[in-house]
Amino acid sequence: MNQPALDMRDITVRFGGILALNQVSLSLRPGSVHALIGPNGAGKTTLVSVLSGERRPDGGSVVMNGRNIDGLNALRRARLGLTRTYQLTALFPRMTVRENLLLSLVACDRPGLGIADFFRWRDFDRHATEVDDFLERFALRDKAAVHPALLSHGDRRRLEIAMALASGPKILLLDEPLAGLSLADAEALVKMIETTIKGRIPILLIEHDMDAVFYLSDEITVMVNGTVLASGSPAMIKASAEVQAAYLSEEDDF
Ligand SMILES: Nc1ncnc2c1ncn2[C@@H]1O[C@H](COP(=O)(O)OP(=O)(O)OP(=O)(O)O)[C@@H](O)[C@H]1O
Repeated sequence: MNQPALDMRDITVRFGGILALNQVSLSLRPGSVHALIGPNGAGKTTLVSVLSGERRPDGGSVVMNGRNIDGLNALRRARLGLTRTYQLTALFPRMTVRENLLLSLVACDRPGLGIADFFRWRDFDRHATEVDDFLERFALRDKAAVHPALLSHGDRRRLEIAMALASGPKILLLDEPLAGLSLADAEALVKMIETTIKGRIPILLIEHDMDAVFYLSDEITVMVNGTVLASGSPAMIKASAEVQAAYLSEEDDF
């Protein structure tokens, strides 16, 4: 069997007296979409912060494509291609959509490049075709010259995911990509994730939209109170009485 893209073993995190993660283990298989679901406060975002290197766990270890990354900070993990998107979009406000995308592509080629260097060294021509391709695939062509503040929420979210993809990730951690989107925008983004990312880059997906989770995922892990309640195929999770009782029955849209 192929080695996991990410292998988390016994991750434990405490916030004072709160045990946010209690020996959580989870494996992300190469090329798969693995959803992490559970009620508010289950520990999903804390686990993603441990993976991205923003939070040091009190116990446990993380192996990425066979390499132990426990000692690496967030920047070094990002440079290895462990790429996180956030619940709130993080874009460069003074740059246009095209420049934001270009920055991700350029940064992928030159990992040490700072923002100031980028403004001195805009290699528009070399990446023009690639930028156009991203604009097209993420339905942003007519917004290329617009600044992020003038974009709709759906446009901003698509741009952020396009930028994550343009940076050449080996693994994507998508933290509630559909949060706050209209039904139409959410459906469009699910289709884009399916056609442009799924099967190519392994994704750990945190999402409360159960239709999207069950549509996109190859595997689902359910967390409750900082522990793993169940992990398996979407069909197994849907059929689990324990999961129904603890979580899914609470979800209006399921
Ligand atoms: N910085 C912090 N300080 C103290 N407690 C925290 C902190 N961050 C998270 N917690 C607590 O840790 C637990 C797990 O929170 P976490 O945000 O990881 O859950 P979640 O599953 O991502 O929830 P949501 O779906 O609402 O985003 C909760 O009890 C939360 O209150």
